Amino acid sequence: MCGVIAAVHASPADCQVAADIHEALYLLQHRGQDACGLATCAAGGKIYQNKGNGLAAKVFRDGARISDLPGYMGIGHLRYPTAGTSANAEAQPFFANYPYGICFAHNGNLINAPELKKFLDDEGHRHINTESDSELMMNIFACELGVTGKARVNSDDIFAALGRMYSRLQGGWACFGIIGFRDSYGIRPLVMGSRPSANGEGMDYMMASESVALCQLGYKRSDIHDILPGQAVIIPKGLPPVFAQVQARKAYKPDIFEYCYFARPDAIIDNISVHQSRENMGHKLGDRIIKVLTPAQLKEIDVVMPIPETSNTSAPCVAARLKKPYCQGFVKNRYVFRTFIMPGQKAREKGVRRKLNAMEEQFTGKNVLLVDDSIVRGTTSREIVNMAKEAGALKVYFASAAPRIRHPHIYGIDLASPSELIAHKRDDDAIARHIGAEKVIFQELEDLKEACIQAVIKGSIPRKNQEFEVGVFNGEYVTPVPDGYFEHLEQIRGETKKMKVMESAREAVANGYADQEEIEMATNGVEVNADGKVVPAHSADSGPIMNGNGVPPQRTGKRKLSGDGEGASPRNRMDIGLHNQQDFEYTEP
Ligand SMILES: O=P(O)(O)OC[C@H]1O[C@H](OP(=O)(O)OP(=O)(O)O)[C@H](O)[C@@H]1O
Ligand SMILES: NC(=O)CC[C@H](N)C(=O)O
Ligand SMILES: [Mg+2]
Repeated sequence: MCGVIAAVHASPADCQVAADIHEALYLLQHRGQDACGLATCAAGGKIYQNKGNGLAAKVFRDGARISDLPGYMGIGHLRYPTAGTSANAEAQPFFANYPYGICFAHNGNLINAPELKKFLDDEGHRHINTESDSELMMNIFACELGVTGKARVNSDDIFAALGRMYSRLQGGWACFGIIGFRDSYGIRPLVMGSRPSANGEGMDYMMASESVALCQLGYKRSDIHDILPGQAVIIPKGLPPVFAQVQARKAYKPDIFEYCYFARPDAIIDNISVHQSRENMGHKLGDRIIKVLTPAQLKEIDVVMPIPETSNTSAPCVAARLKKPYCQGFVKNRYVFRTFIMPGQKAREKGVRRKLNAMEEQFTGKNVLLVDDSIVRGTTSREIVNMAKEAGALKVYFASAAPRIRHPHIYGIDLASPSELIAHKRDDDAIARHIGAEKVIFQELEDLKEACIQAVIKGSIPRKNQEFEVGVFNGEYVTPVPDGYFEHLEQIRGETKKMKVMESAREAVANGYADQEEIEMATNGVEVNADGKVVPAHSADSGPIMNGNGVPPQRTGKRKLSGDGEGASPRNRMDIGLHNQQDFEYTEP
């Protein structure tokens, strides 16, 4: 799940748009930690861009590079990859020179990438430089825009090109440039707002994945609206936005996982308050716990605790429903970010310990009920149950405000492959054993939906028969899924996983905190063993592996990173962490 941002200031003489987008990158950082980027366009059509791997603070060196990005309109992106690799070259925005010059940022995932690639090769004759689905999407749009053959296109041409593009794509998306558009099922979120410009000469406009980015920049809540499914908007220079329905709405089913985990609690998505939905999830989970546990088990729970940070909203409501004391037994290190979206299992495991610390006095001699927003791979829950016991807890019950996640996410959140999901082919008792808890209790899907429906903000009319995209929970997806897609997904995510693990091992080596296993991984590469675990390449039984780039890994005892030598391809060099930030300037011909 990525974060996208776009802004257009009223006056082309305004050179400050990068400052707003930069600010918004920090506000949406939780949506993607792998890479980020910002592209601006100044009067005269000159495009400026800076992007690279890492958090916004790293890529923009705490804002130092913002002055290099003049312009009155621009787009920003925070990446959490769902397709391709985490290579620097796949950081967004992307840029296509032909036709007209297009900068492109995408939140979502396309599920018919091979078909699109074939079309671009056979008919579009376009070179695709990366494995990113977003690059494919931009080129499809560029092809459809090129069909007009005009020197300059108008809004109708753009909307028509988008309409043709929609009929080629399958998946979820929300993008802009400064065109914003959203998939025809409304899976991925996108809002737009307006505010009077600083010099009072007109209106500024902004779009983003979450309303919080706009609210913090002086856009009023009442002036922020959702882009609707299948709707597109163009913000022309100095003029009010023009809207069009580029493809008929097929459904209005926002991704329910935004409410469970992904979005910030202060976001409002499709008129539903994320904060309120999480409180409701807590109440309903409390009711469920009362049904599932025996009176004796309920009685022995001494205290309810959240697993910071996302469950901080729902856990107190569970405690209230159970009429039990509530306490924050884990202290969160504010300098460690979301661990779930870290690349590599090892980094995630370390991340949990680094991020959360159990306060012994809150656990010693107690039976605790831990509440998390969701259990995906079980990395957090397993570590946390261990930590609670190490801190002196007698019994640990574990409750999840989201239902069991048994299926892959295919619209823009790379949750995990099915085999990695803890609830895949395991019942609740097996899950409890796996994480070391007395018992595990999950929210039911119908209750989760109700929790979101009941969180419609005051003053807005609840949509009749509100539905959601819930494929991760029940395997029923809102779009048709091409045959063989899941097998393809398993294969590409396996490859991506290997590359991500190597990258994080290399990062650990570069930063001097690698352990022996990471040094092995960085040196020799990784492979997946018979249990589906990513391990150092030489430790599994199988024969030599390619390191993901078609190059056999180094097997000498020397600590030499693969690709770091003579004859290494540029791609190899990129993968070993020699990531230059990409800057370029483009002038309208
Ligand atoms: O079962 P798992 O694979 O461990 O995934 C689930 C966990 O990951 C997320 O936490 P994360 O640390 O990413 O973010 P948070 O600080 O917002 O809770 C989520 O809130 C769960 O705690
Ligand atoms: N999470 C997202 O929205 C990712 C966008 C795009 N599919 C990528 O992998 O870069
Ligand atoms: Mg968490």
